[in-house]
Amino acid sequence: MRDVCVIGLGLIGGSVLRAAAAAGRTCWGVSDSQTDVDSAVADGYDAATDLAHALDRAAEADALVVLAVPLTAVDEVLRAVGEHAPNCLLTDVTSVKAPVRDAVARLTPHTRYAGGHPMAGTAESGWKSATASLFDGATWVVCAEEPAGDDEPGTDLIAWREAAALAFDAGAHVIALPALAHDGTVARTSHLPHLLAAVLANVAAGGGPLAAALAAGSLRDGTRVAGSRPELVRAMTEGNRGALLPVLDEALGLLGAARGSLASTGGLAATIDAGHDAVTTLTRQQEAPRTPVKLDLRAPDALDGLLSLGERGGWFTAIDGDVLTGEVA
Ligand SMILES: O=C(O)C(=O)C[C@]1(C(=O)O)C=C[C@@H](O)C=C1
Repeated sequence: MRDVCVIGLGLIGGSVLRAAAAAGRTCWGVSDSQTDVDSAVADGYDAATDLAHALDRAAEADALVVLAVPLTAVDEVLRAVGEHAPNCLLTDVTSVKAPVRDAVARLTPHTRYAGGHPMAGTAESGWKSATASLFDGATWVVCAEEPAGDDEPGTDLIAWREAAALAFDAGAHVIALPALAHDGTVARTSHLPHLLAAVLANVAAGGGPLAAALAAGSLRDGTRVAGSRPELVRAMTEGNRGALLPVLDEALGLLGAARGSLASTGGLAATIDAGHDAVTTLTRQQEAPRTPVKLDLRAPDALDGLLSLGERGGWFTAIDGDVLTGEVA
């Protein structure tokens, strides 16, 4: 089992460190937050604030380095990776993938990198809210890219395998996607919901103490993530601007149509019926029976196999040596 060095000990990084340790790996964490480091050490984990030392140790142990810092801190940390562990195996857990992929190519071109994104979280933050079970049953994207040109290799499959193995250790299943496909999809499923939650919370709070007294399940479910740390939500939504803008236009178009129809005919059937059908379809897709698949990462067409399965929403649940097992609907 490969050693793991986790940079950033907040909710996600802390949960990765806990899960890796629970799986029996040697792992250490580093954070610029003395509070998170003190809490991790008090809980019995190997953690410190010295990034250079943590990376030197990673280089020596040929460890997997996991970047779990906010998007806004990625460049600075990558510069340190380039200095102290320039050839390391690298993954990350940030919620936007194309900018991180490009920053890695620019700042640490010799690392063996496969970007990652576990689709799990809570509105809490910091080491204190991290748990080893946060990713249990979650989907964890591990990015894979076709070669960009004749001298531009595609994703390093050793890095992909190591990032996937970490996700499996955390109880997640892994889907392989190109960074842009990931960013376009999470704009719909994560970043728009965060923005709408903020809008909804604002509108509800406009109703004052009476709104607070009457608010029940629907408002609670719709606004839960509005309580997340604002700088993290800003980093992921603003960091995915290119993909979020057209999705926001789509949402505004639907809201505009609903408003127009309510004002002119008094009816909301088109919007509400379509929403009901859409949620039924999403649930049916999530619950569709799946058939088992196997993929050998040593096969010459392994990258194509990963990508064609990912495109269809198929995922992997385990790895044995280089052989992945998974399922697809
Ligand atoms: O459940 C939550 O609290 C989350 O916000 C988790 C959530 C999301 O579903 O949008 C948010 C950001 C992560 O990058 C992945 C998942």
